[in-house]
Amino acid sequence: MSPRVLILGLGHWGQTLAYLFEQQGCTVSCWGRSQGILSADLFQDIQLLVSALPIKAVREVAAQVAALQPPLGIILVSATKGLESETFATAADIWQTYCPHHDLVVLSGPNLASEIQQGLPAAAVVGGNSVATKQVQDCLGSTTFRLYSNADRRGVEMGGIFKNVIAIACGVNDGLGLGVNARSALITRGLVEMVRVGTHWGGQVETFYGLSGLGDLLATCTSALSRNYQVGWHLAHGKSLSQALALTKGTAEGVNTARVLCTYAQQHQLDIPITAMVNAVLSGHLTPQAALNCLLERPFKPEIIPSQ
Ligand SMILES: NC(=O)C1=CN([C@@H]2O[C@H](COP(=O)(O)OP(=O)(O)OC[C@H]3O[C@@H](n4cnc5c(N)ncnc54)[C@H](O)[C@@H]3O)[C@@H](O)[C@H]2O)C=CC1
Ligand SMILES: O=C(CO)COP(=O)(O)O
Repeated sequence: MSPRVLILGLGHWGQTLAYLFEQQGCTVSCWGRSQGILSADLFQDIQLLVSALPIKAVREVAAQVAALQPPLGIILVSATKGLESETFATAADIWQTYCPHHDLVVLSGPNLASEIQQGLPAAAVVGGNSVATKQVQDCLGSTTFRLYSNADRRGVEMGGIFKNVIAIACGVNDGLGLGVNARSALITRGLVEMVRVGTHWGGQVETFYGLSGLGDLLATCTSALSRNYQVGWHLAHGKSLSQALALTKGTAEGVNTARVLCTYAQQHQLDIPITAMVNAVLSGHLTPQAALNCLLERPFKPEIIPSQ
């Protein structure tokens, strides 16, 4: 019998994942909020419960799921790349709280939905225990969607969360016409910030040099398909944040993530200058040009690349 999958969240990514699972012969059902509250019959005979929700919706939906007591054999797959505002929780943290006895896997990587919907090849990584990640690889992996596994679930998730902020910075860079050299510096130094915060958060250094960290940075920091990049681009063209968001179709998680990361970094005395400047521009405290000047006027320092 073909594996049965339930997808929560019918946005761009949820629909794309539905397409990928169907391509692999899975029987897919989907739930979006327009269908009202969840019901227990949706969980019948499913092997994978895939959450492709924006972070702001995860807690509400996870609470609904938990109340319906889905069978314990179901593997939860979280594809959200965001941080909850007040709690600093990742989507996996939230699912873990509500469904502590289910296997939980995080899916992340350079996966611009529009390219995948065109059938173009991509790779991603599933973070979690080896039995659960193998099952997801078997159901979802293919010759066009190559899936790696990684036991460092926290690192896999943090890479996908952090890169959104740097994608905004690169959108600003390109919108100001600052060139490829400057963008390359932002990606490289943004990766250092990602490692600094991500390891503090419990991820392993080497994970950030993989698909969910460096891989997704390269995709979203260099492509106008990225909503986060688009937000930065519009800000560089003089738009306010609300105008930039109105011009961007879909969720740009980096806007909220930048603010949450700055609060976290301040509390833990972590230096994340690019993220801080992105946040200053998003909150209207600095113009893109002023933020650029702040970054360039910082004192010279050794290039320290975290390796362990
Ligand atoms: N689009 C992409 O290429 C990728 C997106 N992601 C991540 O997947 C997540 C979702 O992104 P997209 O699907 O692109 O966003 P989207 O903006 O296209 O869709 C979001 C969906 O969530 C629904 N939603 C909002 N609030 C809700 C609530 N309270 N309850 C239920 N549903 C609610 C909306 O109706 C909408 O269908 C984000 O965390 C994003 O970072 C991850 C990989 C690739
Ligand atoms: O995460 C993504 C690709 O891997 C999608 O990026 P955006 O949310 O910036 O569109």
